Amino acid sequence: MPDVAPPDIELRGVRVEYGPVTAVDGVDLTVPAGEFTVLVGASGCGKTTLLRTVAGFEIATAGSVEVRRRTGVVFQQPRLFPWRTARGNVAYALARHGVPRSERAARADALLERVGLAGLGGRRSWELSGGQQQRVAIARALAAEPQILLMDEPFSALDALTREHLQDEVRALAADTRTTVLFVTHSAEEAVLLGHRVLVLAPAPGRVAAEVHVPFRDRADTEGLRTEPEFTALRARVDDLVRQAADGHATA
Ligand SMILES: Nc1ncnc2c1ncn2[C@@H]1O[C@H](COP(=O)(O)OP(=O)(O)OP(=O)(O)O)[C@@H](O)[C@H]1O
Repeated sequence: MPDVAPPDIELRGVRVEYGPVTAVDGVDLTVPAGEFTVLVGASGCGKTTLLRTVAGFEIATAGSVEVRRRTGVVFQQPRLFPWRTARGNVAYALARHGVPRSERAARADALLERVGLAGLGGRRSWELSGGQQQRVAIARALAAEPQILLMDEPFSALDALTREHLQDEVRALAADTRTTVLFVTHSAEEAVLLGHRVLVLAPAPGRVAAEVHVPFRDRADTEGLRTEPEFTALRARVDDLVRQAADGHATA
């Protein structure tokens, strides 16, 4: 038997409650190393709760949660320290990761360059666009050299064009660095563009209703992909599944 590495993320029978509200229940989720998994679903179906549980911010009241490698988190809002520069925000994360002071500025600049912000390290958040701020937030998450990146609707507050650029860049970044990604969105298009696998959640309580594999995910060229028939058909299918799950018709 060949050695098979255990999955990076393994949830079994997970339930999370907020007081009387059961946010998610009976969730099994396995994410192997290097896979890009997307959680999609209507509002309130427990996407954020699941991501926060994987991040360790929520505790499951039933079931088991195993996260086997280091995680970094990117939220919907960049949440930068406004009094620090872009470089300072990333340097702060490097400091928390134990990087010596003398190395932080250069390492921060290298990370900012990696997210397309070369030369902008001296700017404060009000001098950056929303997309640029979110790039800083990604660079900050990368500072801890995560093997698993948890992303909660990171592009939903951005305009369409900026969102497309960042989607393409995160797709490439994850592939280049072989980072495992668990990504939350309510956009079927974003799910099909980014994920190797898309899990559709149903609400009340949140649970996995359907799983969709994305056959063209490892294609290097994403140019024109969004308008190709294979892509638009799968996007429409995921859209249907999200609607059915929200109406209580889909089953795993
Ligand atoms: N702190 C909280 N206290 C009480 N109930 C909560 C809390 N956070 C979430 N919930 C409830 O848990 C359920 C799942 O919420 P969650 O935010 O995980 O859903 P979501 O799919 O991420 O929604 P959205 O797409 O709107 O962000 C919802 O019914 C929500 O009202």
